[in-house]
Amino acid sequence: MSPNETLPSDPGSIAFIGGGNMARSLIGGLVSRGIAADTIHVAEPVEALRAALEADFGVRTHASALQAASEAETWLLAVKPQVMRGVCEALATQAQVARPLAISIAAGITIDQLSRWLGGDSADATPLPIVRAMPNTPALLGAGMTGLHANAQVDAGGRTRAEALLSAAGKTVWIEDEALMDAVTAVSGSGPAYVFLLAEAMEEAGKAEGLPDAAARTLALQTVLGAARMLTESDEAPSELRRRVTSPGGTTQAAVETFESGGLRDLVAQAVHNAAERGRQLARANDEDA
Ligand SMILES: NC(=O)C1=CN([C@@H]2O[C@H](COP(=O)(O)OP(=O)(O)OC[C@H]3O[C@@H](n4cnc5c(N)ncnc54)[C@H](OP(=O)(O)O)[C@@H]3O)[C@@H](O)[C@H]2O)C=CC1
Ligand SMILES: O=C(O)[C@@H]1CCC=N1
Repeated sequence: MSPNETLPSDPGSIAFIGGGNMARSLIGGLVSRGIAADTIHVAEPVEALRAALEADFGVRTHASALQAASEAETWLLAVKPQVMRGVCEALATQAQVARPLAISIAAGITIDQLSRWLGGDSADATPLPIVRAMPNTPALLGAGMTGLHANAQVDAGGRTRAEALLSAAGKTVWIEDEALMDAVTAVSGSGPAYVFLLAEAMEEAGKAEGLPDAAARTLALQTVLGAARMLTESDEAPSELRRRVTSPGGTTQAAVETFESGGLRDLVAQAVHNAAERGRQLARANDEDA
């Protein structure tokens, strides 16, 4: 969806549990698409973050997760993986009574873990409908990318609700094999940071060639913007767009050969693999029962 477009269906009342960076990006996307701010509740322990969310978006904020959760039919769990277990266990009784649609955006944490933690002490608690989602920070501009995976308890209405909520952030794709959510995290969840790193490196290299600081930054950033627009707005493959910049025997060829002989592709593959592996580690490290 492009910014300012309204959503195809109303996601209903939402409680964000955690009001940090990613929650802020998603809330910005929802509010800019006309979702009523008073249907969005946010639980966040940091008072300054609560005040900023209220001032910027008009959403309702709470210091208590339980209080926010009791106000909404969808819970969006947006805390760090390292604290997810404690947060879920504190909400378990309410979860079994209210039976919300629970959506987690935490890297690594699996649906099985969320289901056990939200199931409370009862080993035979009926599994909740749970969606695992992996958005990214361009959500703030409506230019995000989210991978979604649902458990069998999520019905068609739940899938529509989750998709409506996350499509406020940009594009969505359903991933049927949950094990692939760590790969989604490694490519698109963390991916904006890889592009920012390339932009930083281009800026620094420009300065090393003698460009003034401001010019080096503008040249690097506008080049990333222009290239990203060509990638998404033309029908050509990335390799063809690259070929059109690369005059035989010219300057681009000199640079691209340097990247290729330096092993850029292998380095990117290794970085993405390590990010996915870190997601799997986060799941294991935060679950002594796994
Ligand atoms: N940032 C990103 O680009 C992306 C992040 N994610 C996932 O989103 C989740 C959040 O990440 P991010 O927004 O970057 O992290 P942040 O630390 O910015 O946000 C998490 C917020 O949750 C708060 N919090 C801690 N405990 C509770 C609680 N019991 N109840 C309510 N709020 C609580 C934290 O407060 P305090 O600081 O005091 O602990 C913090 O403000 C992570 O699981 C991450 O894997 C997914 C995709 C992209
Ligand atoms: O770095 C992280 O762990 C989170 C998940 C994806 C992006 N940020």
